[in-house]
Amino acid sequence: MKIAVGSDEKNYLTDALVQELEGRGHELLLIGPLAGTGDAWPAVGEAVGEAVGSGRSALGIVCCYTGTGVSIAANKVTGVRAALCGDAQTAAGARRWNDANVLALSLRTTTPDLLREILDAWFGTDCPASERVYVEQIRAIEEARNQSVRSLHL
Ligand SMILES: O=C[C@H](O)[C@H](O)[C@H](O)COP(=O)(O)O
Repeated sequence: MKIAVGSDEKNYLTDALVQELEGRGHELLLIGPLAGTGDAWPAVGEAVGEAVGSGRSALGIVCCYTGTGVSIAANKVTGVRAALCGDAQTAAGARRWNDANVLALSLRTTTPDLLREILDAWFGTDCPASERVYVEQIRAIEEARNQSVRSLHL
């Protein structure tokens, strides 16, 4: 699977993340300091969101110290449902109930073991048809709000 991965900092956890994802056979699009650029969390979150929202990547993973900034930035992009996950159960829930397409991680609290548990849950869980109605409601809210912004600019 093609996955966009960005962080505002490259450290042991992002190294473990890249290694883990490559080991699982994913093709990575690295963004920000992981690709050698000095972007801060707003630009990193937006760029990963853009890769997912445009369909260039099937999923995204964003990291920053808290995980909050990159998730907020990614969620500004149409079509993105970014979820900050600090444990496996939350990651499974974000996939199952929210069809989350961007996983946000905290570099402060995520240990390498926890990272593997979160990734197992994230990749091992899909959104069943029965839950898609809610994702559709999110899509409708997003579309209506984009529409009203567009009409303001006409
Ligand atoms: O939400 C923001 C993130 O947690 C950042 O990683 C945090 O603000 C640290 O940013 P800086 O590297 O600018 O100190």
